[in-house]
Amino acid sequence: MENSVVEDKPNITGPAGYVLEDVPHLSDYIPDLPTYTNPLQYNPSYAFVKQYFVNVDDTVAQKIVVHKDSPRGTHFRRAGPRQKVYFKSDEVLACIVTCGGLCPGLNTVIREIVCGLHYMYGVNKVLGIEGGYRGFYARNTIPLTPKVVNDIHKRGGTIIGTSRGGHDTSKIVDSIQDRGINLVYVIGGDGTQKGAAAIFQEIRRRGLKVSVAGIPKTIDNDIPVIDRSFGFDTAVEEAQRAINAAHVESESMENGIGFVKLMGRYSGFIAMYATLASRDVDCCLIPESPFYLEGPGGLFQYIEKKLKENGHMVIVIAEGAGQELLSECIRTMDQQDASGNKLLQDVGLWMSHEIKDHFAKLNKMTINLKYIDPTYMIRAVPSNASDNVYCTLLAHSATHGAMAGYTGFTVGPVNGRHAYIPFQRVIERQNKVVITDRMWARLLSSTNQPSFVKPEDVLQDKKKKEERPHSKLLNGEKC
Ligand SMILES: Nc1ncnc2c1ncn2[C@@H]1O[C@H](COP(=O)(O)OP(=O)(O)O)[C@@H](O)[C@H]1O
Ligand SMILES: O=P(O)(O)OC[C@H]1O[C@](O)(COP(=O)(O)O)[C@@H](O)[C@@H]1O
Ligand SMILES: [Mg+2]
Repeated sequence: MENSVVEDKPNITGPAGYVLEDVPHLSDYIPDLPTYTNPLQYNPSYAFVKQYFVNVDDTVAQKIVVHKDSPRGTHFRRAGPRQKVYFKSDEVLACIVTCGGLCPGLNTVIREIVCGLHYMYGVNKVLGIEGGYRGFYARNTIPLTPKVVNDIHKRGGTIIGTSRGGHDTSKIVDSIQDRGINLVYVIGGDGTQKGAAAIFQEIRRRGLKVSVAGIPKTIDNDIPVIDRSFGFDTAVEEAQRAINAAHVESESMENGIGFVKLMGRYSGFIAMYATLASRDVDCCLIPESPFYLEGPGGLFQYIEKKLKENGHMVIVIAEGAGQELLSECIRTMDQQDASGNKLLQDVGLWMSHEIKDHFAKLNKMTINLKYIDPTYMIRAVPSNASDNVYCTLLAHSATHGAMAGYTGFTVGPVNGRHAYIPFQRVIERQNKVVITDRMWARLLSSTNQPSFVKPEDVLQDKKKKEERPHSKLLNGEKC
């Protein structure tokens, strides 16, 4: 499966360095499409909202910290309802598919797409594609109505099922074409959005009047551009329970260590935010910040110091952290899951043994380590109140965009305003914790953990800094 990072629509430029990274529209490749008045105009709930419809020229700035002479920079099309729509309500057959790992809020997004289409646009035909991408060609569909989805936001998981792998672009588009589907909602992470981009390109190649809208899902918060992904807030909140348990356990024993593993394959956002929120954590280990165990400045030395000072400590580790240390010790084959993601070794279990072995060998300190792995418990819960509202906005923004004829886009908040973002912008890289940013510095100052930077690295970094011109603004990217 190749990454498609080909631009789907050329950028639009304006004065003072204004750039609009626009999303494709059905009218780009199908001429003379009829338009219709947006039925929201006659909807009693929405009819009286002042300026309810979004001006087609509204855009959202990616960079909001600027100097007086900065270029205006990158913008995305603002999400929201348009005056004109490109589908008649009774002509729409929508489908929803969820792919990749579970994430709190999946059911809320499904519910709000179904209800949004029904109550705002009078669309009554929505199909759930069962079991992820392969469900398009290998499974039956599930009819979704407001009644069917009414209570699903109170449940974890996804009522239509999910899977990894199984993305076969032409079989999927054949199925879309054969069934007469014209709105496709794809809910999933970076892999899913790559798949959605491929589906969009094939649909456009075949000249079909089908809108493809992506809703970014990732508990790891590793999708770039958007402020945060849904379910992340819930995950951080849920992680507090595990950290509390680790704290209680460690406090109650002499030289107690509470060791908690959290999700985060390539990025440590859950671990970082859970640590910052809890204030009970003495050390947070993430994939972006390499660390070492032995010797001065290493983890073992820090543990010993903490236990001597406080008699107990709590360590949080993201599952992707320290994988290189682990593979130095255990000969592992490079394994992948069905989607091509790297299969990780259980770093939490391995580290627990390493810590125990180290102190057993030292023979001068008996430790009591409790390892807690709450990863799937965190992922399987229903979304919290704030994520529920967020999921509603995502679902509605995607629905407005697709009804207005936009396609090949992902929806999400950029600096607090919902926007339509081209697929290639969210799939070209992964969002990671930047350890030279202030947020990681806040974490280091809250835990007092070592930075695990070796003196030779500091020297090298200093040299690089001297070569770099200072006081330059970053390109508006979130961290
Ligand atoms: N490069 C790709 N091109 C097309 N489809 C992909 C690609 N990467 C992943 N997919 C598909 O997207 C789905 C979800 O991907 P996965 O990586 O498991 O989860 P996530 O979307 O949450 O990152 C899978 O069905 C997988 O086959
Ligand atoms: O056991 P599974 O389903 O492969 O899930 C494990 C992975 O799923 C994740 O939650 C991320 O999943 P996605 O890439 O699907 O968002 C990772 O944190 C974790 O490594
Ligand atoms: Mg992923």
